[in-house]
Amino acid sequence: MTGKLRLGVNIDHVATVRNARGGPTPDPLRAAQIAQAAGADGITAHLREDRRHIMDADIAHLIGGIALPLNLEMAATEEMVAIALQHHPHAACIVPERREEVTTEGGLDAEGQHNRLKPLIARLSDAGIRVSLFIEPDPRQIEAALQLGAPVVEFHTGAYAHAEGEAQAEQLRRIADAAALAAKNGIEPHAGHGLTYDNVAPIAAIPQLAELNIGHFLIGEAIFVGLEASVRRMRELMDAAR
Ligand SMILES: CC(=O)[C@@H](O)[C@H](O)COP(=O)(O)O
Ligand SMILES: NCC(=O)COP(=O)(O)O
Repeated sequence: MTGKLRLGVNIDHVATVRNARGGPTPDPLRAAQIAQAAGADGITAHLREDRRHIMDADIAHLIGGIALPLNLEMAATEEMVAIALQHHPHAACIVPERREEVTTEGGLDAEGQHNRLKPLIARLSDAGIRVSLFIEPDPRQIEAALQLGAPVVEFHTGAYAHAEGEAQAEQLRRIADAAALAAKNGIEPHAGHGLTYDNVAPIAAIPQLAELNIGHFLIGEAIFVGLEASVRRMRELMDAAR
């Protein structure tokens, strides 16, 4: 049976706007609280190494100020592991990071980085943090996640979101096949990146997916309709697709 699909609201780009002026507003915690009231099941925040949006103090504020689980997106570095172990978020999603990129351009090479990731994942898991790997919907990466003992994978949906027509249908099949393979192997599949009102339904209809993480579009749409309304609408579209 298809279960409820959780919505994790990524509030990074509230911090992008805040940081444009260097002051305290708009406050990502306030956004997280509104998302919670609007039906979000979790909050996602990406503490980038360059701190271009979420900053260190935001992590403590978010954990202390919301009842929802926090999914901390982070690069596989010593600095980030220390921060995760200090704050103890519900989940840590390991993402690839390149300083000069505009956004997270692709999935983590879990296969190629096995030896580096293995001890890092073990340390987070031993601390009771649920580790997720942000990967491409690729069977080799799922096998690597299995070997690494990651309980969760999040499929990067950017290629799907940016494609059209038959190319998009092909990307959708890749994600659906990957979700089925992950679930068959006991790994909980999530998905996210670049999802919007227009492209979310086919992804939300994939029965094995347990969670979608959506940010940039929701924060942008909030400029026009308010954050509560943008989150509620996304929630409705996801529920309708199930
Ligand atoms: C990993 C990921 O997909 C999200 O963190 C999202 O990309 C928002 O952060 P950026 O826009 O800084 O990549
Ligand atoms: N992991 C994906 C995420 O958190 C949100 O991505 P986006 O909707 O901001 O592209």
